[in-house]
Amino acid sequence: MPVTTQQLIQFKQQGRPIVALTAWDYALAQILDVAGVDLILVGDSMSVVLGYETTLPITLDEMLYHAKSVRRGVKRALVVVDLPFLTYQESIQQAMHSAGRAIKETGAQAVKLEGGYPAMVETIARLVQAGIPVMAHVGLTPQSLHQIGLRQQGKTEEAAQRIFHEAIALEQAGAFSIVLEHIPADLALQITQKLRIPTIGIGAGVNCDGQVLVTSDVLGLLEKQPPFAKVYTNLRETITKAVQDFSVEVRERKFPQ
Ligand SMILES: Nc1nc(=O)c2c([nH]1)NC[C@@H]1CN(c3ccc(C(=O)N[C@@H](CCC(=O)O)C(=O)O)cc3)CN21
Ligand SMILES: CC(C)C(=O)C(=O)O
Ligand SMILES: [Mg+2]
Repeated sequence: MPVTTQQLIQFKQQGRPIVALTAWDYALAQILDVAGVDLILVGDSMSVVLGYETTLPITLDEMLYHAKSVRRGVKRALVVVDLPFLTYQESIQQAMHSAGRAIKETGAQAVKLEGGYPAMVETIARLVQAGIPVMAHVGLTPQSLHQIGLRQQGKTEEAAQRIFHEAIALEQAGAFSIVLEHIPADLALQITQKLRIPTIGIGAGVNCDGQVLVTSDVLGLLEKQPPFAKVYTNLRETITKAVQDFSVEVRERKFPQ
């Protein structure tokens, strides 16, 4: 049975933590889905496996190309597509067009966009009215890199209050879930207790309703990770070893045999 946005809200009510990871192609998405991940995000963080230094350059067409590939690999998980930088901030019309393409062209069930009150509240309300489930994202919003850097957000009492009220406004706008990125754990807990919709944390402590990480960090595919990531396996080493073994066997004419 495919996971629905309603079911994620039920998971919160049942106290069952939500498992989320990112994916960028068919093979990876299929592995995550069969492993039982509840939500697969086609994150604009795939920028890093495409060799971009930030999430700013990736285009909607690039995101949709990868999202289609991910969608073909998924039977159970809810698939959410990140809307990339400047494909939704310009106007509600632009957001509707971009989110509509994400849903119509990829088969994903929902979109995610960054930002809070007041900029994204009306946008989210309009997308939801049009039948598009929206995941919100506050705290560290990497598309605002040149304004806020990559530092933890919500550290002062005033900043914490602002993020708290943004989260409430985004729930009222109709978001089905909200990502809390790189904020203090006690602030994430307060938001999680206040909201009916599930909070999905990344660098936001253990008390969110679920957790998400960037899968290239979990798998150790790249050389560096954010401070809040955990490297569960080092695929860089595993792949290097396999490639070296293959190279030796080719050069010694031991493969094929
Ligand atoms: N591989 C990867 N994983 C991610 O989680 C991720 C990305 N890429 N790219 C998009 C954003 C950027 N992220 C990041 C990246 C670095 C830091 C980091 O190093 N933060 C430091 C401060 C760095 C600074 O001030 O410049 C910290 O201590 O908080 C945090 C979040 C999270 N997201
Ligand atoms: C880290 C998650 C929340 C994200 O936005 C991404 O992977 O792009
Ligand atoms: Mg993102």
